[in-house]
Amino acid sequence: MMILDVKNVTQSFDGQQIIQKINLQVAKGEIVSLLGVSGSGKTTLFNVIAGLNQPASGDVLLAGTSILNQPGQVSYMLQKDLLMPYRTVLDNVILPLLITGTSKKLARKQALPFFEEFGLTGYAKSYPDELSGGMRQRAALLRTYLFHKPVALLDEPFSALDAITKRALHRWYLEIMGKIHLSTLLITHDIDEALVLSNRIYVLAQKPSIIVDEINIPEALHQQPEFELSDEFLQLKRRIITDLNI
Ligand SMILES: Nc1ncnc2c1ncn2[C@@H]1O[C@H](COP(=O)(O)OP(=O)(O)OP(=O)(O)O)[C@@H](O)[C@H]1O
Repeated sequence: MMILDVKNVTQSFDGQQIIQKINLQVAKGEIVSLLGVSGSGKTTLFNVIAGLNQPASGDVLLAGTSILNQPGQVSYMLQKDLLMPYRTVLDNVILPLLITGTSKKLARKQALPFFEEFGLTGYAKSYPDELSGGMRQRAALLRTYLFHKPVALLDEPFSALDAITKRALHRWYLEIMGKIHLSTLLITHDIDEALVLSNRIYVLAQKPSIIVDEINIPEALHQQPEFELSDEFLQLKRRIITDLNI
């Protein structure tokens, strides 16, 4: 079943088309990447899906119902973690629960058991500036998860991290997704990241941007030890580089 269905979405700014007739789907529990160069309109599309902007044309369906112009139907994690510096990590991650009317006491009680899974044990009472970059992103992901929406939009969640932290976080992310099965649409301009994390990749290119390719990555490839060093990985990478014409 397709939980998210983006149908023929076109968006223009000042008479200039940015994205054209975008069609994409996310199935339940699937991790799908939207891969494109900077300025290709990825964030523009996310803002339409999140209900923050009205598209020039097209529709966005969540479990079969239109969510156009309806913020709050999907959870959205911005590129910058936007943790509030004056709130503890625990009080940052419970924000989605407070918004929906849960009491602070109950929200804290509900959120705490996730700290271990999200690699944040012992940091509930710390402040965001006491955390490493990777931990801050894990905290931001936990907060996104606690929105308990059927789909999460992640806008370049790992792009600000150094290569080694990023790699560790990719491993952690795959592990936790294996447990929480969050249906995810992830924006990235990192080809390796898209290949490592996704069940499926949509490649966005040309001007205005259209989807030029859709790539399925069979589970068996992800299971393969050292997938990132395999011939299959390089073949897929070559295909994407050709798609992007870079
Ligand atoms: N509200 C707006 N008004 C006018 N132009 C806009 C607006 N929002 C985005 N644009 C333009 O749309 C184009 C696509 O921007 P967008 O941020 O969606 O790209 P992106 O693929 O997310 O880029 P990046 O990877 O750098 O974040 C850019 O040329 C940008 O200047």
